[in-house]
Amino acid sequence: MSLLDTIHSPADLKKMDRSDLPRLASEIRARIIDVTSRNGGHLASSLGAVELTLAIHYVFDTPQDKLIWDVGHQSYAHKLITGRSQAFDTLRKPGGISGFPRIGESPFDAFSTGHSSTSISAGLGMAHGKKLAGDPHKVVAVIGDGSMTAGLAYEGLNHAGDSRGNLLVILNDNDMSISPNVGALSSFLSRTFSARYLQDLRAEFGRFLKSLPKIGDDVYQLAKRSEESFKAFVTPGMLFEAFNFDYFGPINGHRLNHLIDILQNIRELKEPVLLHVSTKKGMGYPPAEKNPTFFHGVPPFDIKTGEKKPVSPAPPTYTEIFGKTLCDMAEKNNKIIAVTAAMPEGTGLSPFAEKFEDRFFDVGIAEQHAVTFAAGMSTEGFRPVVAIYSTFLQRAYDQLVHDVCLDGHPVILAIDRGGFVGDDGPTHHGLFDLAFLRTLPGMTIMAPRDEAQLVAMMKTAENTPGPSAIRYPRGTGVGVNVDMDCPALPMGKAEVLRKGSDLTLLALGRPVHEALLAAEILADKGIDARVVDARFLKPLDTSLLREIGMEGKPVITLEEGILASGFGSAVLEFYGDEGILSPLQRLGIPDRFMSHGNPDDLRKACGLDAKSIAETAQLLQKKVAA
Ligand SMILES: Cc1ncc(C[n+]2csc(CCOP(=O)(O)OP(=O)(O)O)c2C)c(N)n1
Ligand SMILES: CC(=O)[C@@H](O)[C@H](O)COP(=O)(O)O
Ligand SMILES: [Mg+2]
Repeated sequence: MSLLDTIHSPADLKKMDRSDLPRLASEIRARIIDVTSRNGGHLASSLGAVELTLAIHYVFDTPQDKLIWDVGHQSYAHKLITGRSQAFDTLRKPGGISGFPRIGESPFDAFSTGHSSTSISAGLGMAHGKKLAGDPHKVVAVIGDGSMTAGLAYEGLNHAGDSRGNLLVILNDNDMSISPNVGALSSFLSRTFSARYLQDLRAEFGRFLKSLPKIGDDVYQLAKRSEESFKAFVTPGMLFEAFNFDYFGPINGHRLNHLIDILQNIRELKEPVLLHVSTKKGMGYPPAEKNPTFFHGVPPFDIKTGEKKPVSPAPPTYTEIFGKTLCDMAEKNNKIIAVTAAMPEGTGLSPFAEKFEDRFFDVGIAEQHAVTFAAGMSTEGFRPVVAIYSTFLQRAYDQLVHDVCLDGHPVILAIDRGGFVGDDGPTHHGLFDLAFLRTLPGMTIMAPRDEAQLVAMMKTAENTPGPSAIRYPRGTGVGVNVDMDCPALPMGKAEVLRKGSDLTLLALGRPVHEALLAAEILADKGIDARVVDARFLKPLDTSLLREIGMEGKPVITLEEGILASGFGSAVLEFYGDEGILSPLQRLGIPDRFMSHGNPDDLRKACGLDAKSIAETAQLLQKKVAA
């Protein structure tokens, strides 16, 4: 029997002899590698946090002591030792356990995560809640160096230091975000100090102090007396101590005994403490150590070679077409710049970064800054393109309202992962963007039905004088020919793709294809459906909508986004304002969060597949006729 099989909860772990923990760590690594090789998942971060996970659970009394995993993509070992070993095979599978901590999944998941940099704020809230309730238990927040680039993390530190929360923040520093970490702070954290370097620096600093007139010598004596304060002055401790945290580290995050000893000591401190731990992303699996970016969020792979499992040939992804088109546009227009918030690979900007180094900005996990930075750039005559996942754009709503739209700055939002993303689930589905963008005055919003139209929309955005957004799905296009020389679209004009006299299917973005298929099904049943690709959510093609509405025939709107305030709502509002009484039904995402799962299944569950659309159309027609 393996050691892992004997662990049903952290209580079993605590009974183990420390000398057995390294063997358990290897078993956990093997299990994580095995399951992610079949299911895909966040492998490299989870491998890097195995010892840290064991040490925390060995020392603290979870779930009474609360443990929060920032982002949560490193929590696989935590899942394995908190009662989910049996279920681990179902990781990220439909109906299986989530790839992130979920409060509803286990009492050991103290806070649901997925988006970065929330752990310090949430942990501080818990710490103060416990204090008010007289609960002496501890709160531990584990946050990565990449996640420390977001402003939210500093808002939490600032408040924690000031309010003296009983919070332990563990900075899991592997010197990587998904790509190499960026920013001044990152180089500060990863600065290593050799004894020789420290000595030289100390001597130089001493000479400087002594050279100060009058007080210099006294200050020098004072500084010399305290070795620790000198170290704190030049090491990362300086930063965290300025936030009023007690700083420990950096320590090796793979040396279990050492980790446990340190955690046992600092467990007793009842104030804000930051423990800086150095780990290696992908630790224990050579291919992941060598290429942590590929193994950050990896598709199924061959364990022996570390190669992606072969997939049948498929059209290029929207992301690839976006990246290629942007390079093409930037070649001709030197005002185009590209901005990403720590997602150069995911958003397809890597080729741009290589070709146009000066015009590429990776700002780290800082979506709010990315948007306002782009607004600033646009005031200097540039055309910034912020390439961002739909779900992470949610972070930057006020920046869109206040910094971009209020003055109509021509910032282009290239919104990737619009719609269902699949295995990452509710934290990552891009279902709210259409609804929240539509309310912004002056914003042009487009959604392509295929990859060729994405190119045309990018050209349209380039010609648009104000802010614009193009929202496209995760994954492969539909396989149409892409013409890089295609013209821009006429502003706010929809396209009738199929004529029909009985009813209209009015779709935006990806669902256009399902609408066309549904029209075929309806034709077999003797119903003649018109199919319209709206292309623009804003401005709407009001003249075409009016024409269709005046016919008085059923209209069905289709969108892969939340129904509240989305595309269908926009059409409904327009008809309401115009006094048009056509029977209208909206199809999209209902008023609830959607779990992880196969995107096609999720679409079916929302009635967005061709068969369901055809059924809805038939029912609506019957209702109208009755
Ligand atoms: C707000 C937000 N932006 C972007 C991401 C995408 N993302 C997930 S993990 C990650 C890197 C995090 O780096 P770090 O915290 O150092 O953890 P590591 O992957 O190194 O373990 C990024 C950019 C996210 N989850 N949330
Ligand atoms: C944890 C996280 O936020 C990212 O790693 C995300 O899972 C990437 O998603 P894609 O696989 O769609 O790039
Ligand atoms: Mg990191």
